[in-house]
Formats: sequence, structure tokens, C-alpha cells
Amino acid sequence: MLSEQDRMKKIVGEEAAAFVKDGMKVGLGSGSTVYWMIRKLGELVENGLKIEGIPSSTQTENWAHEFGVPLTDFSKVNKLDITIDGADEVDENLHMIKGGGAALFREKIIAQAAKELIIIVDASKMVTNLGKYPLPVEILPFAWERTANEISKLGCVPKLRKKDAEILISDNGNYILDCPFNVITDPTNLNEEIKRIVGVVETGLFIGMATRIIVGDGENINIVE
Ligand SMILES: O=C[C@H](O)[C@H](O)[C@H](O)COP(=O)(O)O
Repeated sequence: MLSEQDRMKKIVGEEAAAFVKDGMKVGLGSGSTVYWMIRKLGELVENGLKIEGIPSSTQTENWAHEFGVPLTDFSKVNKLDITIDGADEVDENLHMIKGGGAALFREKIIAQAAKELIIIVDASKMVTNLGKYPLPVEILPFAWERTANEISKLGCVPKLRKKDAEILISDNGNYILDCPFNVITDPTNLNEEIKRIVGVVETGLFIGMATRIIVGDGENINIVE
């Protein structure tokens, strides 16, 4: 029996899979909502849909193998037709915070490579201002304390992400800082300021990238464009 939130994730995940058409190259995002989308794509592939995906995390790669979604990579493909991904927060301008699952760097690459970026969320993630969710920032392990200190000057106390008491290492061999800004009034500027700091690999702010948000809200699905 699925919880109400998981039921919503399943509904929006399956809805998004319907945007994937024969012959498409598909960016596969990461996270528990994307899981349902990949599962559905697996069913569609079994019924004859011909697609190739590029995964944004080892977890997603494993799910693609599990559900039979064929994969490719950027040595063979330069442009993606569509990328489908989850998010941690989405504001009214469709700017987003992502990276709750530490996959933000590869997610940003498949987002930028895609003609269309569809985001699947439940209604609780739609916000007026970004920032309640601590902003994930991927940084190099070298001098991470200094990098964290530089980010703190922008108005937060960064926390090094850990998993089971060990420092979490991203799929790219880097660290993740969770940066609680509380309210981000100018996400475009904040993104640029953080990216100027040497040691920062990428931020979880996705500015002006999403083209369509599929929002699950109770019995309804709303599409925001
Ligand atoms: O790094 C992880 C990603 O940005 C996820 O897409 C995001 O955290 C949303 O994940 P979920 O669907 O599990 O809430």
C-alpha cells in the first residue's frame, strides 16, 4: 500500500513517461519520483517503444537496467530530446532547487543538453520563494573547509552532507554542502555568486531550465508551463 505522497509520485512519474515518443534520446533524472517514471518507461519499452536514455546517477542507471530501459552516453549523443527529473523546490518562475539526492551535477548536464525539461513533483514542493530547502552545492574535497567558509559569507551556515556518519561522496567523487539560506530572493544572482567561488563544482539552483512542471495535487494533475 503506497502512502499518499508515493501515490502522487507514481501518478506524475507515469504521466511524464507519456511525453516520451519513439526514437527519442531521453535524459533520466534521479530520485524517488523519477523511479516511477523509469518503471513506466520500462513497460513502454517492453511494448515496443524505441528510446535510449542517459542516466544522471548510478541509482538511476541501476533502475534503467532493472526495468529494461536501453542506455547510451554522451560519446554517442550530443543533444537530448527530453529530460525528465524531480526537484526539491520549484518557484513561480520555474527556478528550482535540486540535489537532495546528491545527483545535481549530472542532472544539470542532462537538463542543459535537453530541448525540453519536464519536472515531476507533488504540490508540497511548489513555493513562492526558494530556500526553505537547504541548497545543495557540490564541491571539490580539496580545501572543502575554505570553500564552505566562502559560501557562508553569502548568508548561510553550510553543512557537509554525511551518510551513516561518513562524509557522503557524490557519483563524481565530490562532497555536497547543504546550505540553508532560508529565503532566496534572487536565485539567479546567488547561483552566479556561488559559482564564482573556486572549489565549487556546481550548485543545485536550476535557473530558467524547466520547460514544464507536472504537479500532483490530491486527485488532480496540474501542468505548469
Ligand atoms: O539529487 C537529487 C535530485 O535533484 C532529485 O531529483 C530531487 O532530490 C527530488 O527527489 P525526490 O523525487 O526523491 O523527492
